[in-house]
Amino acid sequence: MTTAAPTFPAAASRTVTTVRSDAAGELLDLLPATGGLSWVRRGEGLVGWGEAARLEVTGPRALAEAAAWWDDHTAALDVADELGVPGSGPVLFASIAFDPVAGTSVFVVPEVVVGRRDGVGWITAVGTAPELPAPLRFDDGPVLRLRYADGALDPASWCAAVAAAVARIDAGELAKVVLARDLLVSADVPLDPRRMLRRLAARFPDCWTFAVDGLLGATPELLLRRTGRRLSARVLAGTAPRGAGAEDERLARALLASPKDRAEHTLAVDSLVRALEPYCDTLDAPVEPQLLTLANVRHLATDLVGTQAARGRASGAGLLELVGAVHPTAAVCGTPTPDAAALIRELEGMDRGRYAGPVGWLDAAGDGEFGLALRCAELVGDDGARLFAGCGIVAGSDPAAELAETQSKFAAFQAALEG
Ligand SMILES: C=C(O[C@@H]1C=C(C(=O)O)C=C[C@H]1O)C(=O)O
Repeated sequence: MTTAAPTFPAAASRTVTTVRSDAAGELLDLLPATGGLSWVRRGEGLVGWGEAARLEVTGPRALAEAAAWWDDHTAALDVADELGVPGSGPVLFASIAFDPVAGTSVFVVPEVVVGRRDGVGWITAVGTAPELPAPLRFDDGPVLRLRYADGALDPASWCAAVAAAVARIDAGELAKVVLARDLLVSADVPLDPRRMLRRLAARFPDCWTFAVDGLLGATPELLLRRTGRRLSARVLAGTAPRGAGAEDERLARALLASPKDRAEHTLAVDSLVRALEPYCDTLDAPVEPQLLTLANVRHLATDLVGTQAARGRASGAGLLELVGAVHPTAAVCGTPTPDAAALIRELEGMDRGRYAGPVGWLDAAGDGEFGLALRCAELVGDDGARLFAGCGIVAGSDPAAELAETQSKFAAFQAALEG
């Protein structure tokens, strides 16, 4: 079921041109004040603006409809692409609902995309490539007065939900469930998304700084990247706080050695492997997780690499089909998936919307990158936002520690708001 009529470009705007263009400075500084799109890490990636086409879709065939729409859209284009690298030529930005059957997923084809990959820059535009805009001169901006309010559940009620989940796990109903909560914020002046994105990128260089249709964040988790037949992913699960001095090192060692966190992590890796394996000729995951150290928290991380099947039905699967097959992993839902999804609906008391859903981009050749929309906020009006944070709950999870983990995770976006 399509919730909003898709818009297609007029005949006059069916030409798409990519030319090499080495923009100086940060890609994020090129974004307009509102409506900017981004997928940027360590100064490389894509930013976009304007809307050449848009699709909002919901229902059991949401991702299949979006894939067919993108195929139709790109088939009708007249493309002149002098680079021919992943992300050059026509690009689709996507932010998919956590539950694509019930929630609305948004797909946007920008009018202009500026990209950078391995030090090479380009600009893609509908019609002929325009001049690059003058970069924003980034400053700290005004000091905001922010008011925070509980979202769906206050902290005590959320802890009670975590305790209820642990009881259900102890009763043998399921092995893991990811419970999230939301935090509402309003400012005394309009928020500038560019400033927030710039701060996220500066503080979280190992994360992908994303913006699609008012959902902004910096995610450390890569759900799936496709480059030709090569597939890769970074699975996270198992989190520890950062500490001061020697305490930080102690916390890091304790995370690597924690049976609870290792078990939680293994469930997340296994869920991705099980879902992706049928599409692959090879799929390799290291036995031992690594530590991923961010400014606010530390995670257990596993990087997977695979090769998409060269023959058979799986060889023809596009990136959106693959994303639909692997989402939701146990990093954001739980194990077994249907039981965890039902428990989330029962206990969380909120609509996740696009939080914890796949977010990223796709090009006309089928290459692209999708992260999970974590450490993020959904803008509400021009001066408000709804922040999200969640934690994997397994046997032995302590509600107070999980609440503290959500606070550490909220802190990522709060720092971007507060400057
Ligand atoms: C659900 C979130 O994060 C996920 C849960 C994690 C955990 O419980 O250890 C770690 C990384 C993410 O896979 C979130 O940040 O909101």
